[in-house]
Amino acid sequence: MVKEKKPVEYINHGTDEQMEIYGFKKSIPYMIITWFFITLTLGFLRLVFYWKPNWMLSCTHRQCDLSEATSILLRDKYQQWFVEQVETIIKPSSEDNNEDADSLDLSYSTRHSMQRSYSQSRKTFTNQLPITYEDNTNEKESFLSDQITTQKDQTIKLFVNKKLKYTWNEETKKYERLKGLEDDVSIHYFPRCRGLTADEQADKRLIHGENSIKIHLTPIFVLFFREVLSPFYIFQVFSCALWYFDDYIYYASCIVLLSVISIVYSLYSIRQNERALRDIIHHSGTVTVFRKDPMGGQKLTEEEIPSESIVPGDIIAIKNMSMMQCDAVLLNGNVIVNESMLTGESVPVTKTALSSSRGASFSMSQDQFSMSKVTQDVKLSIKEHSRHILFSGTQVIQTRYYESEKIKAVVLRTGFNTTKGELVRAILHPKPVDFHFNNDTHKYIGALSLIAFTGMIFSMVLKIIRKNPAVDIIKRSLDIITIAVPPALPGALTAGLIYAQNRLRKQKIYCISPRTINIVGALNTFVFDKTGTLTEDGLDLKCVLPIRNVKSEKGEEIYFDEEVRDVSEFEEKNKMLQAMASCHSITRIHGDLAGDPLDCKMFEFTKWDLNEPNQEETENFDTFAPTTVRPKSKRYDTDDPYEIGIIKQFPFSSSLQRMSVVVRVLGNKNFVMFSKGSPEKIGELSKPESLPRDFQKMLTYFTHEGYRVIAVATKQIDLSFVKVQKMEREKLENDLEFLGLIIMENRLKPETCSVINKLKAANIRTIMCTGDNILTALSVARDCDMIDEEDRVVIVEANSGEDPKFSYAEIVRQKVKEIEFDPKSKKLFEKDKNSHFHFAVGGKSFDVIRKEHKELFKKLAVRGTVFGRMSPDQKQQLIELLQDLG
Ligand SMILES: Nc1ncnc2c1ncn2[C@@H]1O[C@H](COP(=O)(O)OP(=O)(O)OP(=O)(O)O)[C@@H](O)[C@H]1O
Repeated sequence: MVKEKKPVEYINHGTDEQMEIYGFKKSIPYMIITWFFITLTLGFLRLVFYWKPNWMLSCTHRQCDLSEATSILLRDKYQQWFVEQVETIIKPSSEDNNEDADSLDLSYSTRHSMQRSYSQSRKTFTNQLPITYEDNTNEKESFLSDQITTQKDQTIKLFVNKKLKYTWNEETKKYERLKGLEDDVSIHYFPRCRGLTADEQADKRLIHGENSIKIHLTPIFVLFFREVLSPFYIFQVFSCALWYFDDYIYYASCIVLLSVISIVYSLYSIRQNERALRDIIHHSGTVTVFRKDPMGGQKLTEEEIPSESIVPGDIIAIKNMSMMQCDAVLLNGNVIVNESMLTGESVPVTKTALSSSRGASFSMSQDQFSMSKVTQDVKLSIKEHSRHILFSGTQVIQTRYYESEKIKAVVLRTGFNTTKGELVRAILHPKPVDFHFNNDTHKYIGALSLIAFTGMIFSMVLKIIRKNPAVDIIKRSLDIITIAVPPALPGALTAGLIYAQNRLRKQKIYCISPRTINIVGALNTFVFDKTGTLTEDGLDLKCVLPIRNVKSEKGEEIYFDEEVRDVSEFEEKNKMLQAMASCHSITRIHGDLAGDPLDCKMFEFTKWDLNEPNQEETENFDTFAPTTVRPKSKRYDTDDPYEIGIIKQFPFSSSLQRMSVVVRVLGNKNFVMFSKGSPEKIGELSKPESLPRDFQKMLTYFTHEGYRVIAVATKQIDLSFVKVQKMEREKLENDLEFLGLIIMENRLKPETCSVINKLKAANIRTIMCTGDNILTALSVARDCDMIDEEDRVVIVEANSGEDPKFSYAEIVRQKVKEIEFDPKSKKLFEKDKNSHFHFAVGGKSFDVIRKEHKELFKKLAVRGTVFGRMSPDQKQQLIELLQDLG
């Protein structure tokens, strides 16, 4: 019905939410004809249009250019159609803003219209703002291209789909998603941002709307009609009417009763779900915004406003123990947040300031990584800069600031554009996971209808031949349809859902999309990560393996020393002990230690004390007062104090597999860096001559036994304080001196084995995809019965440009019998389809196979059970592959 003469246009091109977009405008003749037919069919055609709104649009409107469209038709990749109305907003002129180029207002307008205003505003802009980065025209160009100035009266055309707004871009002649400051904005923008005036804020609110994630309860009568107008119920009404007409009263009444109960119950559960979701999600309060001086002065004024009023570009104050109401980029200080609402991880996360024009005094609390990028034109990326972004819905549990300055953040995104908004949108508009199921249902109903129709014709012909009365012929023939297609089906399905939902509720599992329960039976694979999911989070520390020098004929050689079970016996100058006491991101929340469970266990093992500067102490320092650690026995006030100040932290990152700190021992001049992380990564970053000769042997031994192994290394840093602050992470974390290994226990959670066995009994495949060592993962997989005792494990190794290698995990140097790889065709043949073997693969090989051995990659997804040393991106790639393969 849609004329596809022109090439298809898209919104959200290249993303998961890509949709085809078509423009339509009203056509009076089409409308008259359509309504004529609707009247002719006694409204039945309107009912069909209710089910198929895209048909209605095509029958009453004419397809036109998007620029003149009054209605928009969208089709997503699941072939779902959406019809949206175009709204027009008149934005009043704002002469003041035209003058003030550094309003840095990023909103609905386009990069091109930004460029237009750039030439007028460049002079004013460069005069007013101090430029601290290199005087590079391109850089400024791109920085300035991220601004717009408001022009005269503006007509803004937009439509809303799935809670997101799309605005018309006059320059590109396209509808584009309305974003906050997250799109194509240079990170230079944030430290210089000076907030908005009340007028600018009101202007922006016109387009961005309220900053709230509100879920309105659908009126009961709307819910009722939505339910009753579903094809199933309409068919039921038809069947019951026929039965009543046919004096088939009892059965018809039973079906009516059943349907009423099922409708009432489903309305009740929908309403309950909506209410629960609304109560969980909705939060509001007041926030302090820092307003820019409309006269161009440097002083910011504070104002308390409702959180609903903030817009992207506002500067807000971050308060202790508050709930974030928007996504915002941190400008100064440190903030510890609980992100469990978004990530499910209850480990407190430290957020640091993105960057500052004041350079080093701020950089104290920054990730060097982002600091290094200040000198280049780096665009803000939510993923890459997430350490500097406070997300909506997360709880601020502690703020640390310097020089009594309030903690400020620039509002990045508001309302449904925030990460929390995305989550809520995913709940409200879930991906049609039951796509295939629905298709099959339609096929099934189609087949039944065909049988019914054939039966009807057959019965009609028979009755005509037998010369039965006309009323009888009609009644009996239609009756055939109600026999072939069971009208009680929706009732039966709802009854099944009610039962299933109640059972789930008893297990504290709440279902937001009850229809999904129908297809849950079709789940065939479960992918687990290991730490904190299959195994306990707070692992016990088994021992520490320091290194020692051994004199041999070849001179001094390094080997691992004996296992040490109590590191507190070491003297405080011992580097291994110092590393364990300082290389972590632990903080104190209400007096208790909080942080990564691994870090906490390691720190507790040292029996040292952690001291964080309180507010007064911080205010006393011109610069930052560091967190310090000291042996419990050696207080600061004793004659022989011993204390280590943590000057800088490079937080742990799963993809880097390590974290580092730069510290200074009280009274020492030099800085020392301690790094800890996966042995593979730390081994790679350490000087080869500092690695013990038995490094690989011991690593294999402990991982094989199922232990979690963390390596520790150090480096002397002969740089000044300021240089240390400015140095990039990558430049510091190299040429390390290896110190030793920390061996931690990997204990299965009590419920792990029974869950895995239940899944296996239900014929559901289980996979482990972890960031930990592949041998540790294999050992845990065997312990939890994911891999049966008699099953063989084939480890797949692949290096770029070479054929993959296959070897048994436990039987060294035996040729793998189960499979054969043909190097010519690059195909893998399974010799015995019934043999129970599992593939295990590490992150590096996974990457090579994904890029170079497509065929094997698919086989990995089918036969792979253990995926070790996987980065977060690789974990996602595996899930996507499994989903693609169905
Ligand atoms: N706090 C930490 N400090 C330093 N290194 C760590 C820390 N936590 C984990 N590591 C190392 O980095 C590796 C990768 O960590 P990541 O969090 O990706 O996965 P994981 O915790 O081992 O397992 P899973 O993916 O099953 O949760 C770990 O195996 C460990 O060697």
